[in-house]
Amino acid sequence: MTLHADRVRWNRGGALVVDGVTLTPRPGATVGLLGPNGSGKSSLLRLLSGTARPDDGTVTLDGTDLRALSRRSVARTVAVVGQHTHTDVDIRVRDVVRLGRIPHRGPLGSRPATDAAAVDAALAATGMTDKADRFWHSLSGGEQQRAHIARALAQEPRELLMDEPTNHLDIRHQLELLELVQRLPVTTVVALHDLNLAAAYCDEVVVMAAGRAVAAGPPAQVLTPELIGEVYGVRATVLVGEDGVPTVVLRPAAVSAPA
Ligand SMILES: Nc1ncnc2c1ncn2[C@@H]1O[C@H](COP(=O)(O)OP(=O)(O)OP(=O)(O)O)[C@@H](O)[C@H]1O
Repeated sequence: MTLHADRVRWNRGGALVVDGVTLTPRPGATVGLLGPNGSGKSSLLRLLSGTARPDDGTVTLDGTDLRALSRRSVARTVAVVGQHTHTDVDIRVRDVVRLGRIPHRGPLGSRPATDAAAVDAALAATGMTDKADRFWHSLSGGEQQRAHIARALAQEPRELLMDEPTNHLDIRHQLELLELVQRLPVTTVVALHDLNLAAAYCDEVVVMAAGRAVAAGPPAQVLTPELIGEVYGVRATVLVGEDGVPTVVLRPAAVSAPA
């Protein structure tokens, strides 16, 4: 069992921003959420994390409606890496990562050795060990992004929800992050703009347009020039390598309005 969205709808500010989406990630799979700006990716992630409630449809975790679960019990299983990572608080990186341990505190408090081991492992996995004692505000945008990912890993989640986690990262760290996510024994739903990263690292992709999931399946089946033209209004050529991984080559000179 895993997180499951069943025909969820969400009205925001009078507009239907998620319109009847069903999502059933396979346990352990990496699912890429694709789609143009404003297509509903972040909104769907908020419904999946339980930070927003659908107006219609349900989100369940192991068969139980998220509405029936406390924030804390959801957070023991589901970790979220959001899009905006700004904070003015004077806090050290290790303390940010340690926040990931809060949902695991029992009635008798924390378990220092277990918590420290989880924090150290998360810092190491994200290449942040040498920056653990730095102040948050002294980090670059990409380093802050990696620290947020470390915080989510310290949570030792079974489900990981990530909203454009690569947007501040240099190309090496983009690849390393998605390789890490792919290796982890977690189910991941990750919003991405880069179709080639999605093609290389996602087991499945779901393409959103105007709040709806308009296509879903393995990247090689979904990422066709026709789909890219319809959804993004961009002409593209798709080359499929010997490993079956598609590479999308965009043709920016021939842009047309999306359907
Ligand atoms: N607080 C809000 N009130 C009203 N509408 C909102 C609010 N937040 C987002 N929206 C609208 O919801 C729609 C979906 O936004 P969402 O952030 O889910 O899209 P997205 O696919 O994640 O976009 P992006 O790629 O730009 O991050 C957009 O039309 C957006 O303007």
